[in-house]
Amino acid sequence: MLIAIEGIDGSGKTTLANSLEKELNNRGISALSTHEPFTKEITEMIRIQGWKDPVVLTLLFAADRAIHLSWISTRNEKIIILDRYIYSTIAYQSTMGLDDKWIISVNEKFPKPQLTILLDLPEEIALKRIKKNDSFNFSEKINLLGKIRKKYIELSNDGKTIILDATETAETLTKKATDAVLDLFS
Ligand SMILES: Nc1ncnc2c1ncn2[C@@H]1O[C@H](COP(=O)(O)OP(=O)(O)O)[C@@H](O)[C@H]1O
Ligand SMILES: Cc1cn([C@H]2C[C@H](O)[C@@H](COP(=O)(O)OP(=O)(O)O)O2)c(=O)[nH]c1=O
Repeated sequence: MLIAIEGIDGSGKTTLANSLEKELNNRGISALSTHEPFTKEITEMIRIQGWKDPVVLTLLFAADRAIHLSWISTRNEKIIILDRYIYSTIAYQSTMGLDDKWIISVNEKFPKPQLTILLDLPEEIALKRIKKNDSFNFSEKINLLGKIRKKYIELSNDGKTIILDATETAETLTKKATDAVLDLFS
């Protein structure tokens, strides 16, 4: 089962992915959290390319995702928690001027998550949380966070996404996310 956690930089995805993994394992449900970009090599290529060409970024993130998914296919956990997935590519690269439809077509061979958890956060709060040494902290990207946030909310109307208020405490978010996952099993 794939569960994707999405949101702008600093929205608390990695924190929630780790706490949700721990909570599920404590309840006897084997879970593993993993992050995109996944491969060191493609992460490095993205860093070298910079935040300029959305076609290059879309294809690099898709290639990284294909490798990530083949690695996931070797795992035995019941639940894989994806810290970023396809909606990251649509939200980030469409706000760089690319057509959603093309980005969706590039990713169409990849499995859809059974649940997406969107951590919604005002960009002004995200900017305070983002660590200065964050990877890919390109100014071109930081200026887009407000548009990216709006795009994520648009994408969430898919019947399989829950939006959580990312200004709530990490404990509250973990509880809400855990409840949503357990609902999938009931
Ligand atoms: N619910 C929360 N409330 C306040 N701060 C948070 C919360 N979740 C995470 N943080 C803090 O915000 C920063 C970004 O968290 P992180 O999980 O790395 O976000 P992301 O993976 O979305 O970039 C970190 O300093 C983290 O400690
Ligand atoms: C997976 C993915 C990430 N990104 C962006 C989002 C982040 O700004 C950056 C990933 O760097 P990272 O440091 O992992 O950011 P975060 O901690 O917020 O996940 O790459 C895309 O633009 N497209 C994608 O498909």
